[in-house]
Amino acid sequence: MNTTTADRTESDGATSSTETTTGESDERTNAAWREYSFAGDPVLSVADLNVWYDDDHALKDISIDIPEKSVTALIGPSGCGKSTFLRCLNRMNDRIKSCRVEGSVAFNGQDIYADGTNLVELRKRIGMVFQHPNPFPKSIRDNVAYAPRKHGDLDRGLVPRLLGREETEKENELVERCLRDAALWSEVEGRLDDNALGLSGGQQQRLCIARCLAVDPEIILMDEPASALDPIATAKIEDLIEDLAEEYTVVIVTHNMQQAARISDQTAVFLTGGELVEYGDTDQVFENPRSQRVEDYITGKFG
Ligand SMILES: Nc1ncnc2c1ncn2[C@@H]1O[C@H](COP(=O)(O)OP(=O)(O)OP(=O)(O)O)[C@@H](O)[C@H]1O
Repeated sequence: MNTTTADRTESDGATSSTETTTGESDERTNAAWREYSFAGDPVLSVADLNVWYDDDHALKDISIDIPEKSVTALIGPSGCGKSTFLRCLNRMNDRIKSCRVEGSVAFNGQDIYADGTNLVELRKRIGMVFQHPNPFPKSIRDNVAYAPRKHGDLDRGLVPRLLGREETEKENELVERCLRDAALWSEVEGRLDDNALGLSGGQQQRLCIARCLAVDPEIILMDEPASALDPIATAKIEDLIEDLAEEYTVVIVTHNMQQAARISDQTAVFLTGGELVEYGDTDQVFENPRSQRVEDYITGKFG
């Protein structure tokens, strides 16, 4: 069993001055959740993370370890900082001018905020899938093969017709493997050269997952990947996420608490003000939350 980063955090500013929705002090909220430990290794260790957008303090003193090859759900009311936190995990926030990040995020022990971090390499290892599927307006095959061609993981070229036979076979294998792993192969195998924009929303989202898998990531960050999809497409994505967690670490933001309860192994609950209020095994968080505020949120008293 591991001791989480959170164990090593002494202060519990998230809870010391908390009040429930009824205004009583949150007696059940204490430092206990910080002793959460899990089997296996943490692949990400977040320590003392603070984020500002200009003067707006969006995340406050977040310390959390995320275990490998599992699904970690981030839940909480709108505006509590879930997406901000997710974007910190592969430095997507760097793209937002007003955003300032302090603290550390260690990926396999290396701080991704250290000087000299190669962001292209980082985002290959820690990929991202967004709320709205965003395939390129290219063929299904090109969507999957685009990044490996660009990064030179396939020996050559952005121009597929110039590939030699060996390279073409390698590319075909890669495309098929990624589409199979994204549970899309059987639906598209006969039309790999069709434009990806002709796929349904759910298929497009699974294509985006296949595209993410093509650069061989270790972690997949997902920001509400099913919120724009119908229930059948959502169920397919949920099944896929559970399968992916056998090989990859998945961190997912979701508004849908039932979804978090169904598919995640761990759940982190953020509440308004950018505090991480509870983190633990999903069953524990939903069935026996330590924090009164989290219980209020989960039972729909606010949020
Ligand atoms: N690009 C940005 N510029 C300025 N402020 C931002 C930016 N992105 C987020 N914020 C602010 O940071 C806080 C956290 O936002 P964030 O989107 O991370 O929350 P969230 O929990 O993911 O919300 P939602 O569930 O509604 O997507 C909010 O106050 C939001 O207004």
